[in-house]
Amino acid sequence: MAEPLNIALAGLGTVGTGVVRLIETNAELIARRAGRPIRIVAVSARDRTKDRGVDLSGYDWEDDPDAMTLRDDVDVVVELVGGSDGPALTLVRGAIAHGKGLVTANKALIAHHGMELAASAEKAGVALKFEAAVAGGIPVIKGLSEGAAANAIDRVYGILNGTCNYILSTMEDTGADFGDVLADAQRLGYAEADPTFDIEGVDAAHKLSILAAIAFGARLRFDTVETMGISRVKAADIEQAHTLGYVIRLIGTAEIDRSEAAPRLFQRVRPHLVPFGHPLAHVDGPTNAVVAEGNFMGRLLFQGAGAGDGPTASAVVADIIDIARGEKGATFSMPAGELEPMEPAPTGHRLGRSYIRFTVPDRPGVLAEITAAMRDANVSIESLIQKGDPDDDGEVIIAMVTHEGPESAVSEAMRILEGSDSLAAQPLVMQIID
Ligand SMILES: NC(=O)c1ccc[n+]([C@@H]2O[C@H](COP(=O)([O-])OP(=O)(O)OC[C@H]3O[C@@H](n4cnc5c(N)ncnc54)[C@H](O)[C@@H]3O)[C@@H](O)[C@H]2O)c1
Ligand SMILES: N[C@@H](CCO)C(=O)O
Ligand code: NA
Repeated sequence: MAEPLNIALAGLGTVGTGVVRLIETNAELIARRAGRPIRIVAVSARDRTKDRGVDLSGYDWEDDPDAMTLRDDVDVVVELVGGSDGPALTLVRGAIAHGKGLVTANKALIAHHGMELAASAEKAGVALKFEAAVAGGIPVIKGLSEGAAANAIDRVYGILNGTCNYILSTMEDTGADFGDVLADAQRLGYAEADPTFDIEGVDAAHKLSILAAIAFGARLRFDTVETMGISRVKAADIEQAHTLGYVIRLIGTAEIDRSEAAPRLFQRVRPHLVPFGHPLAHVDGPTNAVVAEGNFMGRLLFQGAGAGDGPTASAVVADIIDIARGEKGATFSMPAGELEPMEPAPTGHRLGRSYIRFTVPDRPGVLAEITAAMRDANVSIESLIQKGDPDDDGEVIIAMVTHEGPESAVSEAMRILEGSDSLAAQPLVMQIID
Protein backbone atom coordinates (compact mmCIF):
# COMPACT_ATOMS: atom_id res chain seq x y z
CA MET A 1 0.00 0.00 0.00
CA ALA A 2 1.13 3.58 -0.66
CA GLU A 3 2.71 5.86 1.94
CA PRO A 4 0.36 7.10 4.68
CA LEU A 5 -1.22 10.54 4.44
CA ASN A 6 -0.08 12.32 7.59
CA ILE A 7 -2.52 14.67 9.25
CA ALA A 8 -2.34 17.11 12.16
CA LEU A 9 -5.50 17.94 14.11
CA ALA A 10 -6.05 21.32 15.74
CA GLY A 11 -9.02 21.31 18.12
CA LEU A 12 -10.11 18.32 20.15
CA GLY A 13 -13.65 19.25 21.12
CA THR A 14 -16.85 17.59 19.91
CA VAL A 15 -15.68 17.30 16.31
CA GLY A 16 -11.95 16.78 16.91
CA THR A 17 -12.43 13.86 19.28
CA GLY A 18 -15.02 12.45 16.87
CA VAL A 19 -12.41 12.53 14.10
CA VAL A 20 -9.82 10.74 16.28
CA ARG A 21 -12.39 8.08 17.19
CA LEU A 22 -13.48 7.57 13.59
CA ILE A 23 -9.96 7.34 12.19
CA GLU A 24 -9.02 4.83 14.91
CA THR A 25 -12.20 2.75 14.59
CA ASN A 26 -12.36 2.52 10.79
CA ALA A 27 -8.61 2.72 10.05
CA GLU A 28 -8.42 -0.38 7.90
CA LEU A 29 -11.54 0.34 5.85
CA ILE A 30 -10.46 3.96 5.34
CA ALA A 31 -7.00 2.85 4.15
CA ARG A 32 -8.54 0.49 1.59
CA ARG A 33 -10.91 3.17 0.33
CA ALA A 34 -8.28 5.91 0.28
CA GLY A 35 -5.61 3.66 -1.21
CA ARG A 36 -3.28 4.58 1.69
CA PRO A 37 -3.49 4.77 5.47
CA ILE A 38 -4.56 8.04 7.13
CA ARG A 39 -2.21 8.65 10.05
CA ILE A 40 -2.64 11.26 12.77
CA VAL A 41 0.84 12.54 13.65
CA ALA A 42 0.11 15.56 15.84
CA VAL A 43 -2.75 17.10 17.80
CA SER A 44 -3.31 20.44 19.51
CA ALA A 45 -5.95 21.89 21.81
CA ARG A 46 -6.12 24.35 24.67
CA ASP A 47 -5.93 21.86 27.52
CA ARG A 48 -3.46 18.99 27.32
CA THR A 49 -4.62 17.28 30.52
CA LYS A 50 -8.34 17.06 29.81
CA ASP A 51 -9.80 13.54 29.57
CA ARG A 52 -11.53 13.39 26.19
CA GLY A 53 -12.30 9.69 26.24
CA VAL A 54 -9.80 8.99 23.42
CA ASP A 55 -6.20 7.82 23.67
CA LEU A 56 -3.91 10.58 22.38
CA SER A 57 -0.65 9.03 23.62
CA GLY A 58 0.38 7.91 20.12
CA TYR A 59 0.38 11.45 18.71
CA ASP A 60 2.74 14.38 19.22
CA TRP A 61 1.22 17.19 21.25
CA GLU A 62 1.70 20.74 19.94
CA ASP A 63 0.89 23.55 22.37
CA ASP A 64 0.92 25.94 19.45
CA PRO A 65 -1.21 24.68 16.53
CA ASP A 66 0.74 26.88 14.12
CA ALA A 67 3.79 24.68 14.74
CA MET A 68 1.96 21.95 12.80
CA THR A 69 2.16 23.96 9.60
CA LEU A 70 5.97 23.97 9.83
CA ARG A 71 6.39 20.21 10.21
CA ASP A 72 7.75 18.36 7.20
CA ASP A 73 5.93 15.19 8.28
CA VAL A 74 2.47 16.83 8.04
CA ASP A 75 0.60 16.64 4.71
CA VAL A 76 -2.79 17.93 5.81
CA VAL A 77 -3.85 20.27 8.60
CA VAL A 78 -7.35 19.71 9.98
CA GLU A 79 -8.76 22.86 11.60
CA LEU A 80 -11.46 22.07 14.20
CA VAL A 81 -10.89 25.02 16.52
CA GLY A 82 -13.70 27.29 15.31
CA GLY A 83 -14.17 31.05 15.02
CA SER A 84 -14.08 33.22 11.91
CA ASP A 85 -10.82 34.93 12.83
CA GLY A 86 -8.18 34.50 15.52
CA PRO A 87 -6.27 31.21 15.81
CA ALA A 88 -8.31 29.36 13.17
CA LEU A 89 -7.62 31.96 10.48
CA THR A 90 -3.93 32.20 11.37
CA LEU A 91 -3.62 28.42 11.25
CA VAL A 92 -5.41 28.05 7.92
CA ARG A 93 -3.48 30.85 6.24
CA GLY A 94 -0.23 29.37 7.60
CA ALA A 95 -1.11 25.86 6.42
CA ILE A 96 -1.82 27.06 2.88
CA ALA A 97 1.33 29.19 2.83
CA HIS A 98 3.36 26.12 3.80
CA GLY A 99 1.77 23.97 1.10
CA LYS A 100 -0.37 21.80 3.38
CA GLY A 101 -3.76 20.50 2.38
CA LEU A 102 -6.46 21.90 4.58
CA VAL A 103 -9.70 20.41 5.92
CA THR A 104 -12.03 22.40 8.16
CA ALA A 105 -15.54 22.18 9.64
CA ASN A 106 -15.55 25.92 10.24
CA LYS A 107 -18.39 27.63 8.33
CA ALA A 108 -17.80 30.98 10.05
CA LEU A 109 -14.23 31.02 8.72
CA ILE A 110 -15.26 30.02 5.18
CA ALA A 111 -18.23 32.43 5.11
CA HIS A 112 -15.97 35.35 6.07
CA HIS A 113 -12.71 34.46 4.36
CA GLY A 114 -13.61 31.74 1.85
CA MET A 115 -12.86 33.80 -1.25
CA GLU A 116 -9.41 34.83 -0.05
CA LEU A 117 -8.57 31.33 1.21
CA ALA A 118 -9.81 29.65 -1.98
CA ALA A 119 -7.71 31.97 -4.14
CA SER A 120 -4.58 31.35 -2.09
CA ALA A 121 -5.14 27.57 -1.87
CA GLU A 122 -5.69 27.37 -5.64
CA LYS A 123 -2.58 29.47 -6.26
CA ALA A 124 -0.54 27.27 -3.93
CA GLY A 125 -1.99 24.12 -5.55
CA VAL A 126 -3.29 22.73 -2.25
CA ALA A 127 -6.74 21.37 -1.39
CA LEU A 128 -9.10 23.39 0.82
CA LYS A 129 -12.11 21.30 1.82
CA PHE A 130 -15.04 21.92 4.17
CA GLU A 131 -17.80 19.34 3.71
CA ALA A 132 -18.46 19.29 7.46
CA ALA A 133 -19.05 23.04 7.48
CA VAL A 134 -22.44 22.79 5.73
CA ALA A 135 -25.15 20.48 7.05
CA GLY A 136 -22.67 18.40 9.09
CA GLY A 137 -22.66 14.77 7.99
CA ILE A 138 -24.76 15.28 4.85
CA PRO A 139 -22.51 15.18 1.76
CA VAL A 140 -24.21 18.24 0.31
CA ILE A 141 -21.07 20.00 -0.89
CA LYS A 142 -19.97 16.85 -2.69
CA GLY A 143 -23.53 16.30 -3.90
CA LEU A 144 -23.76 19.75 -5.46
CA SER A 145 -20.21 20.17 -6.70
CA GLU A 146 -19.85 16.64 -8.07
CA GLY A 147 -23.21 14.91 -8.51
CA ALA A 148 -25.06 18.02 -9.65
CA ALA A 149 -22.08 19.63 -11.43
CA ALA A 150 -23.71 19.53 -14.87
CA ASN A 151 -26.81 21.50 -13.81
CA ALA A 152 -27.72 25.15 -13.70
CA ILE A 153 -29.14 25.54 -10.20
CA ASP A 154 -31.34 28.55 -9.47
CA ARG A 155 -32.62 27.65 -6.02
CA VAL A 156 -31.31 25.94 -2.93
CA TYR A 157 -33.02 25.94 0.45
CA GLY A 158 -33.40 23.97 3.61
CA ILE A 159 -32.90 23.45 7.30
CA LEU A 160 -29.29 24.28 8.01
CA ASN A 161 -29.01 24.55 11.78
CA GLY A 162 -29.34 21.47 13.95
CA THR A 163 -29.58 23.40 17.21
CA CYS A 164 -32.57 25.50 16.07
CA ASN A 165 -34.28 22.50 14.55
CA TYR A 166 -33.75 20.53 17.74
CA ILE A 167 -35.16 23.41 19.80
CA LEU A 168 -38.20 24.03 17.59
CA SER A 169 -39.13 20.38 17.14
CA THR A 170 -38.62 19.54 20.83
CA MET A 171 -40.69 22.55 21.94
CA GLU A 172 -43.38 21.40 19.53
CA ASP A 173 -43.34 17.78 20.77
CA THR A 174 -43.00 18.36 24.50
CA GLY A 175 -44.07 21.95 25.16
CA ALA A 176 -40.67 22.37 26.88
CA ASP A 177 -39.22 25.77 27.56
CA PHE A 178 -36.80 27.38 25.04
CA GLY A 179 -33.97 27.76 27.62
CA ASP A 180 -34.11 24.13 28.77
CA VAL A 181 -34.05 22.79 25.22
CA LEU A 182 -31.12 25.03 24.28
CA ALA A 183 -29.19 23.71 27.30
CA ASP A 184 -29.83 20.14 26.04
CA ALA A 185 -28.59 21.06 22.55
CA GLN A 186 -25.41 22.47 24.10
CA ARG A 187 -24.91 19.37 26.25
CA LEU A 188 -25.34 17.14 23.18
CA GLY A 189 -22.61 19.05 21.32
CA TYR A 190 -24.84 20.58 18.62
CA ALA A 191 -24.48 24.26 19.52
CA GLU A 192 -21.69 26.64 18.54
CA ALA A 193 -19.28 27.89 21.22
CA ASP A 194 -21.45 31.03 21.21
CA PRO A 195 -25.02 29.67 20.84
CA THR A 196 -26.37 33.07 19.79
CA PHE A 197 -24.85 32.21 16.39
CA ASP A 198 -27.28 29.30 16.22
CA ILE A 199 -30.30 31.02 17.76
CA GLU A 200 -30.01 34.24 15.76
CA GLY A 201 -29.62 32.44 12.43
CA VAL A 202 -25.99 33.47 11.86
CA ASP A 203 -24.71 29.88 11.67
CA ALA A 204 -27.40 29.02 9.10
CA ALA A 205 -26.48 32.20 7.19
CA HIS A 206 -22.81 31.14 7.13
CA LYS A 207 -23.83 27.79 5.64
CA LEU A 208 -26.32 29.27 3.19
CA SER A 209 -23.74 31.66 1.75
CA ILE A 210 -21.33 28.75 1.18
CA LEU A 211 -24.04 26.63 -0.44
CA ALA A 212 -25.13 29.50 -2.69
CA ALA A 213 -21.57 30.03 -3.95
CA ILE A 214 -21.25 26.34 -4.82
CA ALA A 215 -24.76 25.88 -6.22
CA PHE A 216 -24.85 29.03 -8.36
CA GLY A 217 -21.17 29.62 -9.15
CA ALA A 218 -21.56 33.02 -7.49
CA ARG A 219 -18.98 34.85 -5.42
CA LEU A 220 -19.62 34.12 -1.76
CA ARG A 221 -21.57 36.96 -0.11
CA PHE A 222 -22.21 36.25 3.57
CA ASP A 223 -22.58 40.01 4.12
CA THR A 224 -25.80 40.14 2.07
CA VAL A 225 -27.71 37.28 3.75
CA GLU A 226 -30.85 38.70 5.35
CA THR A 227 -30.93 36.96 8.71
CA MET A 228 -33.47 36.43 11.47
CA GLY A 229 -33.27 33.67 14.05
CA ILE A 230 -35.72 31.91 16.34
CA SER A 231 -35.27 33.88 19.57
CA ARG A 232 -38.57 35.73 19.03
CA VAL A 233 -40.56 32.56 18.30
CA LYS A 234 -42.76 31.80 21.32
CA ALA A 235 -44.46 28.60 22.44
CA ALA A 236 -47.70 30.43 21.53
CA ASP A 237 -46.54 30.72 17.87
CA ILE A 238 -45.76 27.01 17.74
CA GLU A 239 -49.22 26.33 19.18
CA GLN A 240 -51.03 28.71 16.80
CA ALA A 241 -49.10 27.40 13.81
CA HIS A 242 -50.12 23.88 14.81
CA THR A 243 -53.78 24.88 14.99
CA LEU A 244 -53.46 26.25 11.46
CA GLY A 245 -51.77 23.06 10.14
CA TYR A 246 -48.11 24.12 10.21
CA VAL A 247 -44.87 23.55 12.07
CA ILE A 248 -42.22 26.24 12.49
CA ARG A 249 -38.76 25.65 11.04
CA LEU A 250 -35.73 27.91 10.52
CA ILE A 251 -35.22 27.86 6.76
CA GLY A 252 -32.39 29.26 4.68
CA THR A 253 -33.26 30.10 1.07
CA ALA A 254 -30.92 31.16 -1.72
CA GLU A 255 -32.16 31.97 -5.21
CA ILE A 256 -30.97 33.62 -8.36
CA ASP A 257 -33.28 36.54 -9.14
CA ARG A 258 -33.48 36.94 -12.92
CA SER A 259 -36.00 39.81 -12.99
CA GLU A 260 -33.29 42.20 -14.29
CA ALA A 261 -30.65 41.72 -16.98
CA ALA A 262 -27.89 40.95 -14.44
CA PRO A 263 -28.69 38.00 -12.15
CA ARG A 264 -28.95 38.96 -8.49
CA LEU A 265 -28.51 36.88 -5.38
CA PHE A 266 -31.36 36.40 -2.91
CA GLN A 267 -30.24 34.89 0.40
CA ARG A 268 -32.42 34.78 3.49
CA VAL A 269 -32.56 32.86 6.77
CA ARG A 270 -35.84 33.10 8.67
CA PRO A 271 -38.27 31.05 10.70
CA HIS A 272 -41.09 29.87 8.39
CA LEU A 273 -44.41 28.11 8.75
CA VAL A 274 -44.20 24.77 6.96
CA PRO A 275 -47.39 22.81 6.20
CA PHE A 276 -47.68 19.38 7.86
CA GLY A 277 -47.54 17.65 4.46
CA HIS A 278 -44.27 19.29 3.31
CA PRO A 279 -41.09 17.14 3.47
CA LEU A 280 -39.32 19.77 5.61
CA ALA A 281 -42.09 19.53 8.26
CA HIS A 282 -40.88 16.02 9.11
CA VAL A 283 -37.28 17.04 9.68
CA ASP A 284 -36.91 16.82 13.46
CA GLY A 285 -34.17 17.06 16.08
CA PRO A 286 -30.65 17.98 14.90
CA THR A 287 -31.44 16.73 11.40
CA ASN A 288 -30.76 19.04 8.46
CA ALA A 289 -32.29 18.92 4.99
CA VAL A 290 -31.24 20.67 1.79
CA VAL A 291 -33.30 20.93 -1.38
CA ALA A 292 -31.60 21.91 -4.66
CA GLU A 293 -33.37 22.44 -7.96
CA GLY A 294 -31.37 21.90 -11.16
CA ASN A 295 -32.40 22.39 -14.77
CA PHE A 296 -31.74 18.77 -15.76
CA MET A 297 -31.70 16.79 -12.51
CA GLY A 298 -34.95 18.27 -11.14
CA ARG A 299 -35.31 18.46 -7.37
CA LEU A 300 -32.83 16.80 -5.04
CA LEU A 301 -33.42 16.38 -1.31
CA PHE A 302 -30.48 15.72 0.99
CA GLN A 303 -31.32 14.81 4.57
CA GLY A 304 -29.32 13.63 7.55
CA ALA A 305 -27.58 14.59 10.76
CA GLY A 306 -26.53 18.23 10.65
CA ALA A 307 -24.61 18.33 13.91
CA GLY A 308 -22.96 16.10 16.48
CA ASP A 309 -19.59 14.39 16.76
CA GLY A 310 -20.08 11.26 14.63
CA PRO A 311 -21.78 12.77 11.56
CA THR A 312 -19.51 15.80 11.50
CA ALA A 313 -16.40 13.65 11.85
CA SER A 314 -17.70 11.50 8.98
CA ALA A 315 -17.71 14.55 6.69
CA VAL A 316 -14.26 15.71 7.86
CA VAL A 317 -12.72 12.30 7.21
CA ALA A 318 -14.43 12.05 3.80
CA ASP A 319 -12.54 15.22 2.83
CA ILE A 320 -9.28 13.76 4.15
CA ILE A 321 -9.90 10.62 2.08
CA ASP A 322 -10.40 12.78 -1.03
CA ILE A 323 -7.02 14.41 -0.43
CA ALA A 324 -5.42 10.99 0.15
CA ARG A 325 -6.77 9.94 -3.24
CA GLY A 326 -5.12 12.97 -4.80
CA GLU A 327 -8.40 14.78 -5.55
CA LYS A 328 -7.90 18.50 -5.21
CA GLY A 329 -10.87 19.94 -7.07
CA ALA A 330 -11.76 23.64 -7.12
CA THR A 331 -12.71 24.95 -3.70
CA PHE A 332 -16.18 26.21 -4.64
CA SER A 333 -16.71 23.75 -7.49
CA MET A 334 -15.04 26.12 -9.96
CA PRO A 335 -11.88 28.22 -9.64
CA ALA A 336 -12.40 31.18 -7.28
CA GLY A 337 -11.67 33.65 -10.09
CA GLU A 338 -14.52 32.18 -12.18
CA LEU A 339 -17.23 32.81 -9.56
CA GLU A 340 -19.65 35.47 -10.77
CA PRO A 341 -20.08 38.61 -8.65
CA MET A 342 -23.79 39.16 -7.90
CA GLU A 343 -25.52 42.05 -6.19
CA PRO A 344 -28.18 41.25 -3.56
CA ALA A 345 -31.76 40.91 -4.85
CA PRO A 346 -34.46 43.08 -3.29
CA THR A 347 -37.04 41.18 -1.23
CA GLY A 348 -40.12 43.44 -1.38
CA HIS A 349 -41.53 42.17 -4.67
CA ARG A 350 -41.53 38.56 -3.50
CA LEU A 351 -45.01 37.08 -3.31
CA GLY A 352 -46.27 34.83 -0.56
CA ARG A 353 -48.50 34.31 2.44
CA SER A 354 -47.41 35.50 5.86
CA TYR A 355 -48.15 34.64 9.47
CA ILE A 356 -48.19 37.68 11.75
CA ARG A 357 -48.35 37.43 15.52
CA PHE A 358 -49.48 40.48 17.46
CA THR A 359 -49.26 40.83 21.23
CA VAL A 360 -51.91 43.35 22.20
CA PRO A 361 -53.67 44.82 25.24
CA ASP A 362 -57.13 43.25 25.58
CA ARG A 363 -59.25 46.36 24.99
CA PRO A 364 -61.73 47.69 22.41
CA GLY A 365 -60.42 49.18 19.16
CA VAL A 366 -57.16 47.23 19.02
CA LEU A 367 -58.29 44.77 16.38
CA ALA A 368 -59.88 47.62 14.38
CA GLU A 369 -56.57 49.50 14.29
CA ILE A 370 -54.66 46.42 13.17
CA THR A 371 -57.14 45.55 10.42
CA ALA A 372 -57.21 49.21 9.27
CA ALA A 373 -53.42 49.10 8.85
CA MET A 374 -53.81 45.91 6.82
CA ARG A 375 -56.46 47.56 4.65
CA ASP A 376 -54.33 50.69 4.13
CA ALA A 377 -51.32 48.60 3.14
CA ASN A 378 -53.47 46.47 0.85
CA VAL A 379 -52.89 43.26 2.79
CA SER A 380 -55.73 40.77 2.55
CA ILE A 381 -56.39 38.66 5.66
CA GLU A 382 -57.10 34.96 5.22
CA SER A 383 -57.64 33.98 8.86
CA LEU A 384 -57.29 35.39 12.32
CA ILE A 385 -57.18 33.71 15.72
CA GLN A 386 -57.33 35.47 19.08
CA LYS A 387 -56.10 33.22 21.81
CA GLY A 388 -58.42 32.74 24.86
CA ASP A 389 -57.81 34.69 28.06
CA PRO A 390 -55.43 37.58 28.60
CA ASP A 391 -52.19 36.76 30.43
CA ASP A 392 -51.16 38.28 33.79
CA ASP A 393 -50.26 41.55 32.04
CA GLY A 394 -53.72 41.77 30.42
CA GLU A 395 -52.24 40.99 26.99
CA VAL A 396 -53.51 38.59 24.34
CA ILE A 397 -52.02 37.06 21.24
CA ILE A 398 -53.62 37.59 17.84
CA ALA A 399 -52.30 35.32 15.09
CA MET A 400 -53.11 36.28 11.52
CA VAL A 401 -52.50 34.62 8.17
CA THR A 402 -52.56 36.75 5.03
CA HIS A 403 -53.60 35.86 1.52
CA GLU A 404 -50.82 35.72 -1.04
CA GLY A 405 -49.40 39.15 -1.79
CA PRO A 406 -46.14 41.09 -2.00
CA GLU A 407 -43.99 40.96 1.14
CA SER A 408 -43.57 44.72 0.82
CA ALA A 409 -47.29 45.20 1.62
CA VAL A 410 -46.92 43.34 4.93
CA SER A 411 -43.82 45.42 5.73
CA GLU A 412 -45.84 48.56 4.99
CA ALA A 413 -48.62 47.45 7.39
CA MET A 414 -46.00 46.87 10.09
CA ARG A 415 -44.58 50.32 9.41
CA ILE A 416 -48.04 51.90 9.83
CA LEU A 417 -48.48 50.15 13.19
CA GLU A 418 -45.00 51.01 14.46
CA GLY A 419 -45.14 52.73 17.86
CA SER A 420 -48.93 52.26 18.16
CA ASP A 421 -50.16 51.80 21.73
CA SER A 422 -52.43 49.08 20.39
CA LEU A 423 -49.35 46.86 20.28
CA ALA A 424 -47.77 45.57 23.50
CA ALA A 425 -44.73 44.18 21.61
CA GLN A 426 -43.22 44.25 18.15
CA PRO A 427 -45.21 41.90 15.88
CA LEU A 428 -43.48 38.80 14.52
CA VAL A 429 -43.82 38.12 10.77
CA MET A 430 -43.00 34.68 9.37
CA GLN A 431 -43.38 33.59 5.76
CA ILE A 432 -45.43 30.50 4.94
CA ILE A 433 -44.05 27.80 2.65
CA ASP A 434 -46.75 26.27 0.45
N1 LIG B 1 -20.31 20.47 17.01
C1 LIG B 1 -20.88 20.24 15.82
O1 LIG B 1 -21.87 19.51 15.70
C2 LIG B 1 -20.28 20.86 14.59
C3 LIG B 1 -20.80 20.48 13.34
C4 LIG B 1 -20.25 21.05 12.17
C5 LIG B 1 -19.22 21.95 12.28
N2 LIG B 1 -18.75 22.30 13.52
C6 LIG B 1 -17.62 23.23 13.55
O2 LIG B 1 -16.47 22.52 13.98
C7 LIG B 1 -15.58 23.37 14.69
C8 LIG B 1 -15.32 22.79 16.06
O3 LIG B 1 -16.54 22.67 16.75
P1 LIG B 1 -16.67 21.84 18.11
O4 LIG B 1 -18.14 21.72 18.36
O5 LIG B 1 -15.82 20.62 18.08
O6 LIG B 1 -16.06 22.90 19.13
P2 LIG B 1 -15.51 22.66 20.61
O7 LIG B 1 -15.67 23.94 21.34
O8 LIG B 1 -16.12 21.44 21.19
O9 LIG B 1 -13.95 22.37 20.39
C9 LIG B 1 -13.02 23.35 20.03
C10 LIG B 1 -11.62 22.82 20.29
O10 LIG B 1 -10.67 23.78 19.86
C11 LIG B 1 -9.68 23.94 20.87
N3 LIG B 1 -9.10 25.27 20.79
C12 LIG B 1 -9.70 26.47 21.03
N4 LIG B 1 -8.82 27.47 20.87
C13 LIG B 1 -7.65 26.89 20.51
C14 LIG B 1 -6.39 27.38 20.20
N5 LIG B 1 -6.12 28.69 20.24
N6 LIG B 1 -5.41 26.50 19.88
C15 LIG B 1 -5.66 25.17 19.84
N7 LIG B 1 -6.86 24.65 20.11
C16 LIG B 1 -7.83 25.50 20.46
C17 LIG B 1 -10.41 23.69 22.16
O11 LIG B 1 -9.48 23.36 23.19
C18 LIG B 1 -11.32 22.53 21.76
O12 LIG B 1 -10.58 21.32 21.87
C19 LIG B 1 -16.28 24.73 14.70
O13 LIG B 1 -15.81 25.49 13.61
C20 LIG B 1 -17.75 24.39 14.51
O14 LIG B 1 -18.48 25.44 13.91
C21 LIG B 1 -19.24 21.78 14.66
N1 LIG C 1 -24.13 24.54 15.64
C1 LIG C 1 -24.33 23.91 14.39
C2 LIG C 1 -23.39 22.74 14.26
C3 LIG C 1 -23.40 22.12 12.89
O1 LIG C 1 -22.86 22.99 11.94
C4 LIG C 1 -25.76 23.43 14.30
O2 LIG C 1 -26.46 23.43 15.31
O3 LIG C 1 -26.22 23.11 13.20
NA1 NA D 1 -21.88 18.41 4.89
